[in-house]
Amino acid sequence: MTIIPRIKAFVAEFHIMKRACALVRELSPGYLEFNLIKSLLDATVPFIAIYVAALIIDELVGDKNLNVLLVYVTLSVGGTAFFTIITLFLTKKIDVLNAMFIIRIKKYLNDKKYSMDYAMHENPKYTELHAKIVEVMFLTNGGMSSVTKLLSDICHHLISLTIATGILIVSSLDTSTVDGSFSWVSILFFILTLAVIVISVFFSARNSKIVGEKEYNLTQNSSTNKYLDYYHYHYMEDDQAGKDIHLFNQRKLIIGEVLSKGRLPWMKVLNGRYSLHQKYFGMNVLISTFVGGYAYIYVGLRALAGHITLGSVIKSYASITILIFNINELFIALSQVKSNNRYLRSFFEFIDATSEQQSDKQLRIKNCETWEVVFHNVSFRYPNSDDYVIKNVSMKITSNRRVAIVGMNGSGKTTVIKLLCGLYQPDEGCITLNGKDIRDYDNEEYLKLFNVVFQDFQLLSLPIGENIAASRDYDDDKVWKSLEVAGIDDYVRGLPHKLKQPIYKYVHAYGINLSGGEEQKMAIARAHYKNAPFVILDEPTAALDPVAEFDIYNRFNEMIDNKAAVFISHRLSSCKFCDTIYVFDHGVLIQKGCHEKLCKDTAGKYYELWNAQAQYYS
Ligand SMILES: Nc1ncnc2c1ncn2[C@@H]1O[C@H](COP(=O)(O)OP(=O)(O)OP(=O)(O)O)[C@@H](O)[C@H]1O
Repeated sequence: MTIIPRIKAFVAEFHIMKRACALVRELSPGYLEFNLIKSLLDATVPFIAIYVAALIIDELVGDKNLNVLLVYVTLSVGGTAFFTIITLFLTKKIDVLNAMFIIRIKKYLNDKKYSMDYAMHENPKYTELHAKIVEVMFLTNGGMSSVTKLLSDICHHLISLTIATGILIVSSLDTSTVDGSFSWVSILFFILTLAVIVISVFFSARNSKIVGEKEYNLTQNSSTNKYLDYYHYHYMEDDQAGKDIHLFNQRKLIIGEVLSKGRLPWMKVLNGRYSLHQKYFGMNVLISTFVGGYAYIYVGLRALAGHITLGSVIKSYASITILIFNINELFIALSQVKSNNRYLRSFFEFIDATSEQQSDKQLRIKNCETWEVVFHNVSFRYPNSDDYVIKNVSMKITSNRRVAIVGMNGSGKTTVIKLLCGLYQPDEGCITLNGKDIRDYDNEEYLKLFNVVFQDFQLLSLPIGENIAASRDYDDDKVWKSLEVAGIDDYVRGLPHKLKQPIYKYVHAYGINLSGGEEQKMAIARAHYKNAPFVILDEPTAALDPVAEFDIYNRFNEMIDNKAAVFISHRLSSCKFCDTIYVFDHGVLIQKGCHEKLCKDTAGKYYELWNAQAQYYS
């Protein structure tokens, strides 16, 4: 690479680090600054100690003045105590700020994740990116987690080598001997010292660069931590998985999986790193040893020739070794910055990902009496997939009408709901709300129109009232009404803390565990509380016993009122009462009409499904 592209590349790396530092400062004010102050102390204190030691030795060898010696010793002991206390204070402060940084960066990432469009959120490109960021940051302490340390290390090494260079230049250029005569030998040694340092710098830089590249490739080619992370920290930690782990003896399978795809390849990566460090940093150590030997000869000869005092011997020797050590470490840190910046690029790619659905949406949603959503020849395929899962679908959902969507597993029912709610956008055709393309509406406002109970709904480990209202503030009467509609009010009245009773034990030890049916009733109550103009129930009664199912279907009328309702259910008997039934097959809308009309078409899919189910109940 010629010089201009090199400079450009350096500036680009600098800008990424600068942006990362700004984020660290925003998330944990003072964290970076305290680390930098500590680096400054860590770098300067050894020199002060060496300087005072040199003064003491020169005094011992020279004038032997007890008062002066006392001052030096007091300086040395007092200084050490003072800096130790400051370092202790800084370390504690940094620990606290580090903990704050970790908590806030997790929140920052989650905020970003959940402010993305749902389509982006589910897009494998972004899920992969997010997984990699989390893996690097929280399992290997890289990416944003290592920005502060790297910057502090660089500052430490730069300060150390600046001071060491200063001391060396001053002592080497002091070409006058102790007795005042001039020596050309000193000049020669100074040039030789420079040459030794330049050679050492060259090898350190080269080796660090090689290690940086190879190390990045090693970790990049392995996604092993994902296995460790998923199985150890998610699946095995999830109480819900407990039954399956026990009953299907999954432990053995998981241990095998973790071992073969996680731990063993990860050990390979670690061993690879170890070999790299051994080989290349071993070379650096050899060079340092050589330079150390040279420093002994150089300083020793100057002392023997009477060019420098015994105190200067200590200062010069320490300066050369500190200089070489810090040059090595500086290049290692710089190569780490370069590798780490690749992770930072991924991090910022994720943070900068812009929501397509949120862009230039001006249209506000006005309250109105009746609502109508129409699918116009809609086709759709999931991101990164070639196959259409919804093909040329046209259908209508309006206020005061009940609609059912039926079909075999995988026929596209849930996908239709995701499209209806604006979680995904059609690839072909369009969906309109009251005549206007839903893409033109503000996405957040549009989402508020829908009350959905998905099959895989999630309740929170929070009090029941907060779960139902999806808020910390709620209207008690409204919550009780929603619980009554869902048929679970009596159960909640019997609980010790009523609406304040937490669900699950993840957060509260006195939280309660709910049965599948009770959870489903809670989800229905939550949907009722939201009171939106569209009610969508995806298998809303799958976990309910027949009595509860019958009971809740009777109450749905109250819940739905004059709203638009969409039911998805494999129990066709529960769809019978709908005004229109849409029948899907492999993503195609193949039939529509009321139950009676569809049953008359004896060659149709609906008749086949209805009869197949009726057989089991006859
Ligand atoms: N996030 C996704 N990414 C890629 N493909 C998906 C995704 N979600 C669903 N699919 C695929 O889309 C097709 C339709 O799925 P969908 O969940 O809409 O079917 P369904 O009719 O609701 O099924 P079921 O009755 O089993 O709930 C399936 O083949 C499924 O594999």
